Amino acid sequence: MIYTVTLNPSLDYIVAVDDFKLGYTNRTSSELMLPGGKGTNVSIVLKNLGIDSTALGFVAGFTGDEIVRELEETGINTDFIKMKDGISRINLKLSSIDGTEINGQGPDIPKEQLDKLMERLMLLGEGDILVLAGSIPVTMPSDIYEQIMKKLQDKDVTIIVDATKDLLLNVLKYHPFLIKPNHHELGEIFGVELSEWEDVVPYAKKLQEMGAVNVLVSMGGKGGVLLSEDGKVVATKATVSVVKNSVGAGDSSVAGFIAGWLQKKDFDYAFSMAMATGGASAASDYLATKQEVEESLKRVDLKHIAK
Ligand SMILES: Nc1ncnc2c1ncn2[C@@H]1O[C@H](COP(=O)(O)OP(=O)(O)OP(=O)(O)O)[C@@H](O)[C@H]1O
Ligand SMILES: O=P(O)(O)OC[C@@]1(O)O[C@H](CO)[C@@H](O)[C@@H]1O
Repeated sequence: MIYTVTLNPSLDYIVAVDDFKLGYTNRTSSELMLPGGKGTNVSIVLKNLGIDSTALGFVAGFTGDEIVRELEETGINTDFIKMKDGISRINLKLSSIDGTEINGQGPDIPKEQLDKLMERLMLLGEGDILVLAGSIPVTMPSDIYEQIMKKLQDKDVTIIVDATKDLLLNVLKYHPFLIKPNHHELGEIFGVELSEWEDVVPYAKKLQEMGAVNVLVSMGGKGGVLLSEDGKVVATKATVSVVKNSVGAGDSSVAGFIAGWLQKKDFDYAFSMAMATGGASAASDYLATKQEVEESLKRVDLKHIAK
């Protein structure tokens, strides 16, 4: 079974504002309210690709209820821990200024609720896939992903981590099967600016040397690069040129990689699916459908490059 963990899920309020002006009352020309959070997006895209998963994490308040309701309506199994206090966050995305967003902090997670999640995760075992994705509520211990991986290290669970900075670096010693920083996040870790495939490779290699089994660096409009455990490096340009809403494109890449890997156990194919799915989501109003992914897959053009 596949499990996604979103410690800090959200409702994403995605609005277009023509001619946005700071300091003025701006009005939207379109708006969407959708369940969000990196792990939940992975679950949604997996479902679109015909793959079941269970979404785990914490929710609170009316926003939390709505997140769960929408996920279940999509046919996703949910097993969130509902907290008595606080509300799940609402993240504001300005789709008309790509990449501009305001993400909330999220509710407090009391220790006993965290213990409940840990107990739930301890039931995972051989053959299960666990996706740990996204930021964590501010009051939660900053080594939480590390704690989870440490506890699961002898259970033969395939773990994928999509996180930034220390949250990511601290798990590498537990050998996550896949990590997916984007090129900005990779550059931030090493204090450099990365913009081309060739720039990315040496730094992705460092993360592999620190313990990551496979490193997928997504690069927005420039596609992405995969360093796989068999020592190969493969890259592709983006599969789409017109972007409608890139929120969740990275999560879609993670879902596409899992789908491709489960289907063929082949890194080139898993990477192709990752890039096709990310591109298809970026080019659509919401997250990619199976048909959009199949179309996008035709435009993947793999290049094997030297390490
Ligand atoms: N502007 C774009 N043009 C074309 N393809 C894109 C664009 N943005 C994203 N993609 C596709 O989606 C993939 C993942 O996007 P990106 O690198 O932006 O991930 P991310 O930063 O983790 O995104 P997010 O946090 O919004 O989920 C890219 O590798 C690319 O295939
Ligand atoms: O604040 P985090 O956890 O880093 O990111 C949360 C988020 O921006 O990520 C998803 C897109 O990847 C959105 O659905 C959601 O709002």
